Amino acid sequence: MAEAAKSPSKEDRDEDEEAEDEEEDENENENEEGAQTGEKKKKQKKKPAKTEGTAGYPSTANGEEEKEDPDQQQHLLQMLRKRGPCEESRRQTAREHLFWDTQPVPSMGSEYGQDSGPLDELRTVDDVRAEPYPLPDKFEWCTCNVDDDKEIDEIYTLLTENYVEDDDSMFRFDYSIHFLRWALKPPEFLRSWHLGVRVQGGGKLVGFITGIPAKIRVFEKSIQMAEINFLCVHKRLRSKRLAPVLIKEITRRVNRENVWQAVYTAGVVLPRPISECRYWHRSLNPKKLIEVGFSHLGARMTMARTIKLYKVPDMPQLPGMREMKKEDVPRVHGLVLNYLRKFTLHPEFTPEEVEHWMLPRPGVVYCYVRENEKGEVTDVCSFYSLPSSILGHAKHNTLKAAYSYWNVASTVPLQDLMYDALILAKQQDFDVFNALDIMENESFLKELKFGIGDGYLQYYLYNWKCPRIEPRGIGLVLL
Ligand SMILES: CCCCCCCCCCCCCC(=O)SCCNC(=O)CCNC(=O)[C@H](O)C(C)(C)COP(=O)(O)OP(=O)(O)OC[C@H]1O[C@@H](n2cnc3c(N)ncnc32)[C@H](O)[C@@H]1OP(=O)(O)O
Repeated sequence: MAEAAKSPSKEDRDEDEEAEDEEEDENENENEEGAQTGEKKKKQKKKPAKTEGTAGYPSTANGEEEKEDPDQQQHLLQMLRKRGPCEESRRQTAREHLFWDTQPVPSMGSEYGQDSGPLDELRTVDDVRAEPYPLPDKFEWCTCNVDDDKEIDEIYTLLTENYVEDDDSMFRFDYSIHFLRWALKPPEFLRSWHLGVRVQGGGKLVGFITGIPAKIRVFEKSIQMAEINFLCVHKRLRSKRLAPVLIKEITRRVNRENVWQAVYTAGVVLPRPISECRYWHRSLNPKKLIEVGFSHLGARMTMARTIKLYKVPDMPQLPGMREMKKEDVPRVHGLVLNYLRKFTLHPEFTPEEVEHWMLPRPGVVYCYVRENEKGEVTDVCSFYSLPSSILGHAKHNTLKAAYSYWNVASTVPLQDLMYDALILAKQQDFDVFNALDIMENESFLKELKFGIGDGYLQYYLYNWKCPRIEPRGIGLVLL
């Protein structure tokens, strides 16, 4: 089991409180102006980047530099490294892709057309090779059984030691065992899509990739797809072209089930994103974030003022907020299904999937509904827990991060609902609340004091061409 995220120690809390008291005495009349920040280190998601606005690389589809509100940004602590493309990969978008250039994905230089459809000619399951692709000598395929304690432990160890890190190797994702089981066993999951590579003879697990089934709607077409995730090759086996073999073998296994499209996200830029999204970070425990180098104290900011800036109330502010229960599933399903329809790319959940993905699981996924005076559920917010190991830090081992998930505000502004989500995440002792600029998130990010990260998250479709989608058209969160 993953080590539980380290919460602020008693000492932290005492210091925070003292600092705050001191702050209140000294700076009674100061407003948030003082939070202006000079430094801009941030944390990002898959494949983390160091700085934003890489010179010479357009950060939007039309080649314009993305504009940020400088006033707002100056008020916020800038967050370090969320997953997004590293500098190197962003510079290499025009390079040759020995593997990807052979795959049914649009090439980097090609125009985004207006039409949609598969890139590969139609095939049937009978056309799909029956035998696994060959692996280099000394390795063998395995289908992982995530219900087996020993096997899930091996997967956990592989990922915890080798999965996504930031560029400076300060943080590495630490998906918990409970999380991995949840992520990999939705309704209708297939064991054969939990694919591993071992050293021959049932030896050490050194490679991994997964698929789960999902019905995805993109530009008016509903398509049965695989969501691909957790691609990982052991550090000692990097750059040996094992990743393309893993991708080809998972493709074969998915095709064998008569599924021909996939959706996936990555920090790296590959041929070819359908959307480029950005991470934003809302500090909940700024003292710890600063201590571990996730964020930096803004210029002319004291720790006490920073703590005050990010303080949230102890209790939700909207009347009727409570944890989601099993009885809420039909209503929540209706709310989510109806809401997601407005986005160009979105999943089409069954009630069983809503139950799986949204019913609270401690340490994994948190979901709250708002019930009105008549006892009707009108709004829902959710977030999942994805901690990162803090590498080589003397005081802190784990950064507790909550990630915004499915949120539907039908009777209150989304901003008010998300303010409660922050409060509820703080109650659960999360250090930071992360959200992408997808769906309608732009309506609350700045107002709720999220700072923009330097991380980009690229969305991809396999074997499907379609027009480019703006982040606000993305209604899909992958874990
Ligand atoms: C219809 C069904 C279809 C199903 C499949 C749909 C496609 C699914 C696609 C997978 C979605 C995964 C979603 C997630 O899980 S994203 C998370 C990816 N994982 C990590 O970042 C963890 C840490 N890194 C590693 O474990 C390794 O560096 C990996 C395994 C990423 C690459 O290993 P390694 O560093 O040892 O490299 P190589 O020598 O074996 O291979 C080099 C080739 O691999 C291409 N590469 C590098 N990174 C990625 C990447 N993230 N997605 C796709 N391709 C990637 C690269 O451009 C090059 O190809 P080309 O540029 O020469 O052409």
